[in-house]
Amino acid sequence: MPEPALCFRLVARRQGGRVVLDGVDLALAPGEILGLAGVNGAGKTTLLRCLLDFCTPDSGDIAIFGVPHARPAARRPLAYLPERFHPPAHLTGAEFLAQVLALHGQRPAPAATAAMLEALELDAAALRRTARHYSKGMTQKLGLAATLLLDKRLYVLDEPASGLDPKARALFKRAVLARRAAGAAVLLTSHALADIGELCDRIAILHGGRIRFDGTPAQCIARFAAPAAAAGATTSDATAAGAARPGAPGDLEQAFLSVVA
Ligand SMILES: Nc1ncnc2c1ncn2[C@@H]1O[C@H](COP(=O)(O)OP(=O)(O)OP(=O)(O)O)[C@@H](O)[C@H]1O
Repeated sequence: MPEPALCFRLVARRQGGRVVLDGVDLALAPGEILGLAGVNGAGKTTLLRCLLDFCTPDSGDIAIFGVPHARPAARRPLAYLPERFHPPAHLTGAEFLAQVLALHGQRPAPAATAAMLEALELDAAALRRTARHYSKGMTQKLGLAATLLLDKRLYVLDEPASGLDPKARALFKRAVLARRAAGAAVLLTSHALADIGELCDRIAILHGGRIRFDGTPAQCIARFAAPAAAAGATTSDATAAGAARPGAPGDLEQAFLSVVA
C-alpha cells in the first residue's frame, strides 16, 4: 500500500479558549482529491495551519508522506494556497510567478507557465501589471497559477475557488484534475458543496472538532440525504432541497446539513 500523502491522527488544538480540533483523524492517498467541508469557524483553516506548522497541535500527529510534519523536509513536496492570498502589490504577476518558482528551486518554465495561464484564462497583459491593479478573481487566479505550477506531490488549497466566476471555477477544476492525473494528491477546503461533489473523490466534514463524515460524495448523500427524502419529506420539500434526483448537486448540501445539524 502506498504511503499516505497526508495522515492526521487524533489532532487536537484549543484556540481562543475553546477546543477547535478535538481529535481529528484523516488521511489522504496519493492521486486523490479530498474536499474538507465544515461550517464557518469549524476549524478547517486551523487544521491546515497545523499541517503547515504555522501553529502547533496540543496533541496528535501529522505526517506528510510518512514524515512528521514539523520537519521542514516533510513540507517540501507540498504547495499551499492560503485562504486569503495577497501577492506583493508592487510585483507584476509575471514577477510573482517567477519568484515563487525560484523560491521552490524550480527553473522558469515558459511552456508550462503559458499552458497554465491559458488553462486559467489569466490574461497575458494582466501579468505585466502590478498585482495592486488586480481584481479579486484575477488575484485568486494568480495564486492558483503560482501554486499549481509548482511541481509537487501534494497541493493544499484553502477555499481555492473563492472569488472565481462560474467560468473560472470550471477552469480551476480542470487544472486541479490535471494535477491529479499527474499523480498528485489534493486537499482543499470549500463551502461550495457542488464543487466538492463534482471534483473530489472524497468529502470529509469537520464539525464539533471532529471528522463527522469521511467518504465519497455519493456515500454521503446515500447515508445522510436519502433517508431524509425517504422519511416523509413532501415532494415540494424534497425538490426545494434538491433531493428529488439522487445525486443532484443539492443532495450533498442536504446531506451536509444533516451531518452538521
Ligand atoms: N489566531 C486565533 N486565535 C484565536 N481564535 C482563533 C484564531 N484563529 C481562528 N480562531 C478561531 O478558531 C475557530 C476556527 O477557525 P477557522 O478559521 O479554523 O475555521 P474555518 O472552518 O476555516 O472557518 P471559515 O469557513 O469561516 O473560513 C474559530 O472560532 C475562529 O474564530
